[in-house]
Amino acid sequence: MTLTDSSKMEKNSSNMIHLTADSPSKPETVCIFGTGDFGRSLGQKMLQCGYSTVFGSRKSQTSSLIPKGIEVLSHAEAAKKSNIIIVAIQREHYNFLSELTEVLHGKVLVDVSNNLKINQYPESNAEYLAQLVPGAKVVKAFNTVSAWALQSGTLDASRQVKLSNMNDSKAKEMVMGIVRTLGLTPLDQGSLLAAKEIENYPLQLFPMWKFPIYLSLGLSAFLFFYCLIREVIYNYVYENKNVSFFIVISIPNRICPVVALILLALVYLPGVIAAIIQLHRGTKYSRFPDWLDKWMLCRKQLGLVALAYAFLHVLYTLVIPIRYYVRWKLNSYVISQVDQFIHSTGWHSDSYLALGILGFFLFILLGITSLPSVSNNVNWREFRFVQSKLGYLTLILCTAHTLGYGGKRFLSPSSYRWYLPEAYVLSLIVPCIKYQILHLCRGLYSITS
Ligand SMILES: NC(=O)C1=CN([C@@H]2O[C@H](COP(=O)(O)OP(=O)(O)OC[C@H]3O[C@@H](n4cnc5c(N)ncnc54)[C@H](OP(=O)(O)O)[C@@H]3O)[C@@H](O)[C@H]2O)C=CC1
Ligand SMILES: [Cu+2]
Repeated sequence: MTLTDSSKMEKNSSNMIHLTADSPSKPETVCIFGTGDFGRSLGQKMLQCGYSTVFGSRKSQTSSLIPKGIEVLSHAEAAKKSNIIIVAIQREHYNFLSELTEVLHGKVLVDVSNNLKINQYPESNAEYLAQLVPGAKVVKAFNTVSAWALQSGTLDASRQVKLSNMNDSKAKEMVMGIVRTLGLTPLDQGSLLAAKEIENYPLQLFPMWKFPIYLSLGLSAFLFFYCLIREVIYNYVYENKNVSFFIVISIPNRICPVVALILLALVYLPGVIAAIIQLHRGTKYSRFPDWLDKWMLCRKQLGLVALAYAFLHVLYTLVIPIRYYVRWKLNSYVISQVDQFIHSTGWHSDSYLALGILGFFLFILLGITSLPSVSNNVNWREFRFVQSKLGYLTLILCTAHTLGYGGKRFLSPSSYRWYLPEAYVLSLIVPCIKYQILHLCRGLYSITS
């Protein structure tokens, strides 16, 4: 365990002691409106964590599903028993709450609702609730936790509870106290205006991964057909050779490194474009165009997809020695000429492999340092150093590795290995331009200041 880990734990445990010793925010009774899936799961959890809980429901009789020890009352009666009311009802059924305005006056209303679609309503559900019951203090919370996670106790992936509230910090504190006591982590998102974003959050499906994944799939498809035409179909038509089995390993092993390099170059390209824009505008205090903003925001995902492709390339390469085609080719080569060891070829093959190994190692390092648990333990300067300086080095090493591989047959006209030079060129040019621009910027700043 590192020093920071232990000091964090100390901090956490002192927090816990503080909470249990004099938890001022822990109310006597919590009221939950709605005895549906979520209401029941939350009620059960509250009960386990020592809260006395009452349900407000349309029906007065208790069903067997209601956790034992929780009373079911009418909405108005239940609301009178508590200062905090959690509304576990769909937004469509909120209307009846306007009749309870008097009972709910001054109380904290927690809106947990989610929608079926992103931006389904013009205003957020929490804002709608605040309009319906003007006297209540509405807090948005718990919508990011699922009923299933509450019941099964597997809250690891969804431990964070995003909160927002009008501007009543006391109400927010009360809800945050409950969140903590349930063993969850409250995450204050600010005013109720943030509620819409919090409601959209559980509906999103990997928003930052869409572009990198579509792009990599598109590139892979394009390169696949490119290689298919150049290697399989060309050989079949002009040389009457059938090498269709290339589709299984040879072609994927060409696609993977090229896509990995292009994606890695695309991680660093927006930085170059941003620098050009800043130079052109003469200031760094203006907003970037939207497309550039979005591109910058998904750099980490682009890098990780690139890493996955590099991994695949490594795996495909590892099986080369056991392939029948390669063994056959090697044997026939040995038979065709009693070979003398060519020193330069030895150097060439070893050095491009070594460059690939080093590049891949740094690539993994980049991937690891981008994980939140690791990046939280380095400061901003260290993070920049790894992601930027080592990133460029990775790009250069991997490019040199690919160039070394292609360069072997560069001069032979029948070569099919030297293909898609743009990919290599792009990945080489990017670091160079950036380097030039940085120097230019430093020069300009030193002149103007
Ligand atoms: N299920 C989940 O995992 C999660 C759910 N949520 C949110 O929690 C809320 C409840 O979800 P869930 O429990 O799954 O839904 P359910 O359909 O299981 O339960 C909804 C409850 O609302 C009450 N209700 C229904 N119609 C009316 C009405 N016309 N007037 C008054 N009360 C009504 C009922 O309670 P009664 O019969 O007691 O009156 C009913 O049990 C939703 O807003 C949902 O978005 C948020 C996060 C996760
Ligand atoms: Cu390689």
